[in-house]
Amino acid sequence: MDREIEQPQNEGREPKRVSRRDVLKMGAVGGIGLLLGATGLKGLSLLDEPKPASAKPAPAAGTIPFYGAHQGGIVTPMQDYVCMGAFDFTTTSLETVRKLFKQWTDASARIAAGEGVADESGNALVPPADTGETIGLLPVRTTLTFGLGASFFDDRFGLAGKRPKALADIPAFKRDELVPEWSHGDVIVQVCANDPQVAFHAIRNLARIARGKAVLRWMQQGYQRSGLADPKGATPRNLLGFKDGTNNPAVGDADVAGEIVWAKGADGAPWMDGGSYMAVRRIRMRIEVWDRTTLGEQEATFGRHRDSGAPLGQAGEFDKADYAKTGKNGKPIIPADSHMALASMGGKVKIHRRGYSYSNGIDLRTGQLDAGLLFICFNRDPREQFIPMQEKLAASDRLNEYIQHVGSGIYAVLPGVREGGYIGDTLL
Ligand SMILES: C=CC1=C(C)c2cc3[nH]c(cc4nc(cc5[nH]c(cc1n2)c(C)c5CCC(=O)O)C(CCC(=O)O)=C4C)c(C)c3C=C
Ligand SMILES: [Fe+2]
Repeated sequence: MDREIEQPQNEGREPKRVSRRDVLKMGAVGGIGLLLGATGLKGLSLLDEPKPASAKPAPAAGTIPFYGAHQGGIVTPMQDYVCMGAFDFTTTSLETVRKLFKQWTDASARIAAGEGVADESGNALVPPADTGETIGLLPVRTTLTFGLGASFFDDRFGLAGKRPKALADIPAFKRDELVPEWSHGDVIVQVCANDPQVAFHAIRNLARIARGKAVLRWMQQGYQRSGLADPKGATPRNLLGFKDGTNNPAVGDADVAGEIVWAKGADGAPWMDGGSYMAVRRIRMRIEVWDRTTLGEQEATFGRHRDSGAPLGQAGEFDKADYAKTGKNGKPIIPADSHMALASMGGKVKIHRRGYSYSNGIDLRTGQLDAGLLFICFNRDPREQFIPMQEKLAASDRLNEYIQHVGSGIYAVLPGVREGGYIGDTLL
């Protein structure tokens, strides 16, 4: 079952259930008085409810279970924030990698449940097990999604023969201006959550656990509008002002996800059964140029109306685009070089997009904003989906005048982890 379907959409805004573990945790940090003050006796009475010895504590509201057939954060309805971290191994021992993946699994399951990464010893003479910035915070639909880059399959770990063909080297696309420091990595971790501090905490603590075994190669935080600003959850807008994600495939439908997103063992790499492939592109926007561009040209660039999000020539956001329809001048109303016309690939090739806006302050060399789209997509086989699509866009997308691809990576996203198993156990 797809875990996101089980999840309420207003996590983080629901009243918190108080578990015995919460109370013990708060007591340990001297906050029990605060907790009682906030919840009153009603909160305490939860402790007195008789429970069968076998019963597990109910997950806190807004929890997306870490364990399952597929990893979370892929077909999961999007959270408001992302923190993406790519790691490189400093160890060359496969056994050490295995141990780290087991530690990361335990920590990730706890983070997804809204807990610290490990139990605290309470010993004031050693650093705390968890860095502490999420104490008292809800799980806010946190998902952690792990993937392996092509470099993981070089000669260090003896796994070259296991590299899936679908984990293809990304070709150099026309107009690429890639920066190596913002690209690739042995392992990628995508953390999504409805709170930016919760997402950051996860990457920070995974990096801390990895000390001496792996180091962060690059990290990027991203955001959409928050649930507070848009409680109805309309299609979010990108930093160019357009609704982005309208024509994403309906991956809540298992058949659609099976076709577009999930890798199959029979595709060539049995250990990838139930995994996926993630393409990540850091795409900087030439925001200052865009802001001096007319509304007509902006809309022709995407092939959609800005305010409604409707395809040009239509009224509603979800109306079908008519690429054959011509205007008075005899030309297609949706320009053939518009982003949407090209990316639609004649309806034959589809990907599942899950990107976030980013802004990193200003470029000190030019004084311009360093902002754009952390483009993220999932597909079953990038050789048939993402790569041909990006080739087409790179060649003639009208949007290219306003963007610059500066970071890139493609990753084999591992299948979900069974309880008792660990990340990557189908391969390692
Ligand atoms: C290689 C794939 C794609 C890249 C890279 C990409 C970059 C990019 N996209 C936008 C904004 C929009 N994209 C929209 C639609 C759209 N984009 C892609 C693929 C890539 N985009 C696809 C497959 C589609 C859907 C096409 C279709 O079949 O209709 C839209 C329109 C609304 C929507 O459906 O989401 C916008 C807006 C930006 C700003 C960007 C790089 C910075
Ligand atoms: Fe797009």
